[in-house]
Amino acid sequence: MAMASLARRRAGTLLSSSSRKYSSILSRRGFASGSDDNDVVVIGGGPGGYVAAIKAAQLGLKTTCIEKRGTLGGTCLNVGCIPSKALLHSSHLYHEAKHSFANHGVKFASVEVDLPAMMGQKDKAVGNLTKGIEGLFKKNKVNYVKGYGKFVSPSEVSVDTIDGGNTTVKGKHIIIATGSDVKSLPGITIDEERIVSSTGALTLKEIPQKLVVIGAGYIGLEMGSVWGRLGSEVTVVEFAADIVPSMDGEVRKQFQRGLEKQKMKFMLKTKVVSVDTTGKGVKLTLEPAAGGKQTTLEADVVLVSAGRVPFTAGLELEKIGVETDKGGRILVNERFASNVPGVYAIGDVIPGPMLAHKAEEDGVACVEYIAGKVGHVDYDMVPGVCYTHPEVASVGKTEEQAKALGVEYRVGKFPFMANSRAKAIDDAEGVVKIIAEKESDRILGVHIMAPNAGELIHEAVLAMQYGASSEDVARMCHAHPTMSEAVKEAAMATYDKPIHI
Ligand SMILES: Cc1cc2nc3c(=O)[nH]c(=O)nc-3n(C[C@H](O)[C@H](O)[C@H](O)COP(=O)(O)OP(=O)(O)OC[C@H]3O[C@@H](n4cnc5c(N)ncnc54)[C@H](O)[C@@H]3O)c2cc1C
Ligand SMILES: NC(=O)c1ccc[n+]([C@@H]2O[C@H](COP(=O)([O-])OP(=O)(O)OC[C@H]3O[C@@H](n4cnc5c(N)ncnc54)[C@H](O)[C@@H]3O)[C@@H](O)[C@H]2O)c1
Repeated sequence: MAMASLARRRAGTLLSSSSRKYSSILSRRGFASGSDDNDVVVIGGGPGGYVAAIKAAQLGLKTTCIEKRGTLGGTCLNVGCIPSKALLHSSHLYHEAKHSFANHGVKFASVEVDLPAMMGQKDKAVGNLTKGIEGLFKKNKVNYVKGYGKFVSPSEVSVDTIDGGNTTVKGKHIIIATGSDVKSLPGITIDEERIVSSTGALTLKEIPQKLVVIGAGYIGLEMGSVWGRLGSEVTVVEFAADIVPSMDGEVRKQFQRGLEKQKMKFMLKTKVVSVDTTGKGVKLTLEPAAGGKQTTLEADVVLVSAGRVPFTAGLELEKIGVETDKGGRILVNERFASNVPGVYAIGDVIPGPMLAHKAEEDGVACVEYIAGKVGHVDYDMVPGVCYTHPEVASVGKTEEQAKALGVEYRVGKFPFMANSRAKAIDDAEGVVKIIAEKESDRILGVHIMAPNAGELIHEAVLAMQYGASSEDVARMCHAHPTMSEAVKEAAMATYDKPIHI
């Protein structure tokens, strides 16, 4: 099925490869040619919105992007993926310098954290990248309006501009790419100082002595790792029985053990009943998820990371009748079209994984459809990466999902303890696990825990997208010595036997 979709997509590209033929298609469809109206208006300049806007312009469509925050890049670049990865890297360097460099014969008299400098490095990375997108808008002739957009009609958006003015932007096709916001918990008020969301956790002025994290998902474990490495005592309170419930169970167990070795504490099957901020610190009252005896926990800072919710506040969707589900996500068809003709939605604001790369794929496919081409996003092939150390990356089915589907499958595993590169660099915690259908040997899922799992996973994505078997991967020559050889060995272990263990 995956191959068929790729072929369809290629056919779409080939069909419209001549720009002359293409512009005649556009004029037949009534796209703008010189008038003030846009072909495409994108509301939201995050990874979904800005990528959609650039791609639309590249396809020859007159495009405007409206963004309220004053900088482009959305949650991801401003307060998400990028600043968190900057702090994860800086805190990892500190942790390595303190705990591992001596093993490699590199010694310091002392190592200290300069938190303002660390934050400065993060802010520099964010600033450069967000300005870079403005440059890409100019290069691709995307019109950029800074302000808060709301629907007047399905083809008109009124914008309260950030300089205090108002303007109306018209377009034949309007794409909603307004992203998501922090999910708040009842009775817990986020003040971004003592009770913080991920945004506050990215800008703490001091290293908290005690940090309590509510929710053992991606944000909780990444930001918990940052502050834990810098010296905070981190306790993660999770409602479910497991951390990152969506992860493959076996890999997750190993992951949790690794985080515990880094001194992260977990209170699973536990809920926070209330938080009290009247004293100097924060006092949390906890209770077993199933009910029972209450306990208390003290913290200097509490991070609320219990998920995110779609953001559509102030858009006035009700005025034009756009349908949403119970959780507020905009309902779209496979072409990203809502129930209102000419209005589309992409990224975190629609159902599906809340990930930047998925939002980008949505954006490209959506404008390809608008331009009369064929777009495609295969949500089963969207990789997920938790950027802790080691990283944990996965694509496709977990073993639990394969079991639930009733598929007969084989599992092949290879630990990094037996990988020569991992041993050479003394960073050998982790495993590659491959799940393949028994009869066809077709790969169903790959789960990798390794220092650079977020890079390694793409071999698996490519293999799965092309419908590869584990034997296909095992028979590919992998350079030595590389961490990638563990993927080859796990593939060998899936269809036959590995060599190095
Ligand atoms: C701390 C953190 C770390 C993350 N790390 C990762 C990661 O490593 N990898 C990953 O894949 N994902 C990560 N994510 C998730 C990722 O940020 C989102 O999936 C992604 O940003 C979604 O893109 P989007 O374009 O749909 O929405 P957003 O990025 O949320 O962008 C929406 C934009 O729309 C604007 N907007 C909203 N309403 C209006 C309006 N009415 N008018 C004008 N503008 C409006 C907003 O200001 C915002 O800039 C992380 C998220 C967080 C919070
Ligand atoms: N590396 C990445 O790709 C990355 C990094 C950060 C964020 N993100 C995205 O951002 C989104 C939000 O991240 P997140 O970590 O907030 O959400 P999440 O959905 O990943 O995890 C939330 C966790 O909180 C738990 N939870 C929910 N309510 C709770 C409660 N009342 N008490 C205790 N635990 C509770 C859930 O069981 C879950 O384990 C995710 O969808 C994720 O895809 C991705």
